[in-house]
Amino acid sequence: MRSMYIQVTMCIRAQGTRGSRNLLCGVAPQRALCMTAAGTVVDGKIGAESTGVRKRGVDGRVRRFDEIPHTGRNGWINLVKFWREDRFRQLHKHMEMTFNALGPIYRQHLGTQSSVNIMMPCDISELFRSEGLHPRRMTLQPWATHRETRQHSKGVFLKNGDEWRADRLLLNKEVMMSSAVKRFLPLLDDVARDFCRMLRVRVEREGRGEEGKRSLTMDPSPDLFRFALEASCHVIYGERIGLFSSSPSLESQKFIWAVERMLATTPPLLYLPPRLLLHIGAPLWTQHATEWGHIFSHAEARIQRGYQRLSSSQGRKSEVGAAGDQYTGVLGQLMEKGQLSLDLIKANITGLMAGGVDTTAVPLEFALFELGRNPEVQERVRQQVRASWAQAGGDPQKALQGAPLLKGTIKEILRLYPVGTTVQRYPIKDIVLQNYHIPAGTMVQACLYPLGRSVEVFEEPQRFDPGRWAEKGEGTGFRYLAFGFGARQCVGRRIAENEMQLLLMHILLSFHLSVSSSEDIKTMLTLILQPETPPRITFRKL
Ligand code: HEM
Repeated sequence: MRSMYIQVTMCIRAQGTRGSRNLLCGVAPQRALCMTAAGTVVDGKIGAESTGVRKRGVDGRVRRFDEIPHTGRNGWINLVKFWREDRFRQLHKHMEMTFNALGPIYRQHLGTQSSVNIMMPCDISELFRSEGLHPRRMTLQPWATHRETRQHSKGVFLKNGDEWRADRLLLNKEVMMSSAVKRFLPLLDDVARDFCRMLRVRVEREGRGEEGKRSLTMDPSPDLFRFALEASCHVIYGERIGLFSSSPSLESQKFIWAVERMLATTPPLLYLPPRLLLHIGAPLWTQHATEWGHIFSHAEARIQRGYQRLSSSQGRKSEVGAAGDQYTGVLGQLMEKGQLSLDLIKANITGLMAGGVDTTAVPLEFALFELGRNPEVQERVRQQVRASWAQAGGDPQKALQGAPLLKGTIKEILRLYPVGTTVQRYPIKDIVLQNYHIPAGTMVQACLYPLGRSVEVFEEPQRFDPGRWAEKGEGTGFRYLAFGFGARQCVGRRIAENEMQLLLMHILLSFHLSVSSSEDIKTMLTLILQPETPPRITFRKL
């Protein structure tokens, strides 16, 4: 038999350098890990080889793919176990535990999905080195029954190589390049200031304490979701949609719910084969496709409006001559330049809208919580922000440049709570990782949650320390992968980073933050990592 089962309980310690092991909080412990027998299990303990301590085989050869430790060869049995024990919601913790047991590389089979999971100190540069790396997006499968969804898949997710790259470079000009950031940053700043204005009014009206110094304890998450949608719409469509008004539109709230449910219904779709899904998972698939339907209609309506605006402004320009060059948002820019087809514009805009709300709202929840439970860190960041703001003379870009601790705060939040917990690649050629041979086409995923919390990668990883990135130089190598890497990295990265920093900047200038309990937040994974219960934050006016 090539493999054997061992009992792993929470008290087992992996030998070798990986001393500390996190116990699973709130998760059913994994009862059995199955590993290849090649010298990996000694007297029921996990040996040095399986912990990945020994990087080369005894004879110095590159080791075979099937020598990589794994968690059970039968993907279907694993899937059933995961399902029964509701482990999907704790997959991030499960990965952390498995790395602690098996070392920095292991294979995982779950239903139809097989992957090689890696984390540092594994050398992962090889995985990201080649431009030709071929990622396949997992949602929005080509077998989708929904027409728009199929269109979207073809337009963005299934394209690869030069064709994909040419489109992406055009999109990058509008969302990633510094000239684009300069154009959209004031729009994000507008929304962040309005958010704080709204919050100040609310604290004054509903809060406790003497006038001018009132404080209010609340769950800020619904407001953060509205903030993220308002900010996305302003940058992408060049439109404010009034979500901070006393009666925000129901249509926008429906969009927020649709994205939330689309994300929540995605994970099962990743592990079941299409045929099975169409039978036993039909309601799930129908719901998933329906949510995409809402997302598409929301985008469609705005894209139509964008076209009307563009044609009327072009009409006006030709009547009056060159009119003012008002920034019309990413959509307006793409339409005006006309280099992407209408289908591609729609697909990309919808992708930006779907990817841009929860991904920023949730890290902001964690950020307010961590700043609240670390008052000294909060004060240090605030001092820097105040000084920078005073120097910047109202220019938001200068203000951010002068406050690197804000950027450090975002990095620190995404280290501890990576909203996307893995970054996947399918190498297009054979590669070697941790001295194991990885055939082309294998799904390899860098697992960010265990990476961010590893004592081998970060000094005192449990400590929230925004200064570690710039001041202590911990930002080198592949330690910061929250937005992915290379040509396929997150296309909304610059929007997200600036949006979150600006909001935190204005909040820190206006409020002192605190939390009633400094206990760790319990987290769960839907498609994104989020708090099990949103934290309550006390905002005290400064
Ligand atoms: C903290 C916020 C965010 C994080 C941590 C994040 C993370 C990621 C990651 C890890 C990827 C995959 C990258 C790779 O494979 O190398 C990704 C892709 C993507 N993200 Fe984000 N994201 C965030 C915010 C946003 C925002 C605000 C938008 C839209 C405005 C967005 C839109 C997208 C899109 C469209 C893709 C697919 C890109 C492609 O495959 O070409 N994301 N994101």
